Amino acid sequence: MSFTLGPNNYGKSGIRLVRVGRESSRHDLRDLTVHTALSGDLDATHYRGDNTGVLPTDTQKNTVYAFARDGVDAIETFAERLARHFVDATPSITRARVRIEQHHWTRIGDHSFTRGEGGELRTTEVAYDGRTATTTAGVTDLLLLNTTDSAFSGFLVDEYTTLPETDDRILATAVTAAWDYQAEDPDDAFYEHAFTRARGALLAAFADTHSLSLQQTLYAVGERILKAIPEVGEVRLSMPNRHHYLYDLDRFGLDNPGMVFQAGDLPYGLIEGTVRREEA
Ligand SMILES: O=c1[nH]c(=O)c2[nH]c(=O)[nH]c2[nH]1
Repeated sequence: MSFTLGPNNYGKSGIRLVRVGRESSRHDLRDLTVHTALSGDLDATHYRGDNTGVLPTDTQKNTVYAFARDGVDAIETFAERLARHFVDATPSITRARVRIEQHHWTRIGDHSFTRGEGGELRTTEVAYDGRTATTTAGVTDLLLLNTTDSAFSGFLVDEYTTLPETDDRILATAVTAAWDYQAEDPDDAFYEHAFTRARGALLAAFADTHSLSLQQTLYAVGERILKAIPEVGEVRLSMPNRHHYLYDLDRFGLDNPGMVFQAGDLPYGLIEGTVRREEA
């Protein structure tokens, strides 16, 4: 029998980096989690334990902190700087993927911040192969809820179907979205502006779509982001259906006109899809 090594990568996951910008008395705060993943000519370490081509994951972590000394502006440009460095400075490494999650703090003073509940993260992932860098941006765990304007009816019914049709329900989700950028020489200002517009388009589409299904809402969200940002070619969306069950108050002689719900946990529906710009 013979065996061979398949695709592989290695890196440091969960590098927690907090950077304070002290350019003025109004401090800037960046709170990031960085993940690195490198691949290349690494047969020797896997087959024989020859580590001459291995840039330690500990070094990758140190590089993240050292690069942060120069400044962290848009997470997209910071991730690209790191990805380019790992490939360009390391002969054995031909491909780097750097993912960053940004934790959001709201300013409450010149040097004071608060972090709300919810856990929404801004994300980026940059892949660099020594020639081109591809950049995606997005969000995870963006919590959204509509108290009405959501229905689900007309679905397939078979011998196992018990779900009643509804013309008014709570629609709640925790959006994970990622979109690519195809921009000429994007800079920090481009990434900040594009992210703000994409997030705004996402929120607006969720709020003002009369939803006949979460699938339809997903498509509306993707389409709105594509309309808002010409440099985006594709939006990938993952939207769990955080079910809310109308509680049966009949048993207590009470009516329940869409007011009292039990928030569900597991299992949950998971609606995922990609919305693309059609080639001209
Ligand atoms: O928006 C929905 N889409 C579904 O596919 C589905 N299935 C289900 O049970 N409830 C819902 N809601």
